[in-house]
Amino acid sequence: MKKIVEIRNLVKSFGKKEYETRVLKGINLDIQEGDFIAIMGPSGAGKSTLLNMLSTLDKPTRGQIFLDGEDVTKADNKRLSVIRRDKIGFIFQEYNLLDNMSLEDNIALPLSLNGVKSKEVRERVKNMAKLFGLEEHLAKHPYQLSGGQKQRGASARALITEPEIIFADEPTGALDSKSSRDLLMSLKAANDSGRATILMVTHDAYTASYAKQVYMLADGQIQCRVYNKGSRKEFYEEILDLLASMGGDRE
Ligand SMILES: Nc1ncnc2c1ncn2[C@@H]1O[C@H](COP(=O)(O)OP(=O)(O)OP(=O)(O)O)[C@@H](O)[C@H]1O
Repeated sequence: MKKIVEIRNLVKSFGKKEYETRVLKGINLDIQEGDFIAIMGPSGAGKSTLLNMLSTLDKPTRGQIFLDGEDVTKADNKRLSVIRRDKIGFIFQEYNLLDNMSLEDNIALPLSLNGVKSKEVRERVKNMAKLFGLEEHLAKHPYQLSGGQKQRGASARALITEPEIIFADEPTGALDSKSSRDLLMSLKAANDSGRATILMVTHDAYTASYAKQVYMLADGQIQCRVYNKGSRKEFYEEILDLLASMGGDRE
């Protein structure tokens, strides 16, 4: 299996001298092709901070992040924008679709910006729309779509360039339970079919149970890792028990 991301001794502090807070205290983590990892942990544990470093939106205080063998902590801004365009797909809690474009054009946007021919663009958008159950909605504008449809659209847009890795920040945070399930089943299908390696941050045990691996971040370190052994329901129970043992509430 190809190693896509390698994190070595990642440290992130905010503030200076006596005001310094060390949020990440030496994280080591590998992400292999085909992984579907959920990062969980208490509020303030540093999940968003870690995701910001990984997605190259912020620089670490110390340590290295290799993406496809390249140390992104050393890349200049020009190189970083190429890395973000070609290698990374983002899914945010808020969908970030453009309201003045149809869903089809929104999903197609990263390809159109990269100069892909329109026939190929249409074909690839059609395939993605199928994966995310959006075929009937392609002509609509985002304001005509439900939150769940918008998030599936944003996910289709993130996957359309076939990035090395997808980073998702609370992708179900704004969705009801049915829409969350639809989105997660589509992401799982994309992962199962080898079309997406995913790292997502979530508070929610149900959301995390669709991943293959769950890593618990607390006190600036990855405290433990659990793996789905086959049954999503059993994995969900295991995650809830783990959260309870770490001092959270078992809902
Ligand atoms: N730019 C910043 N300047 C100073 N402190 C920061 C900054 N960004 C984050 N922090 C601090 O770092 C810690 C971790 O924040 P982070 O947002 O990564 O946590 P989180 O695990 O994502 O939390 P939540 O689950 O509540 O979103 C917090 O104590 C936060 O106050």
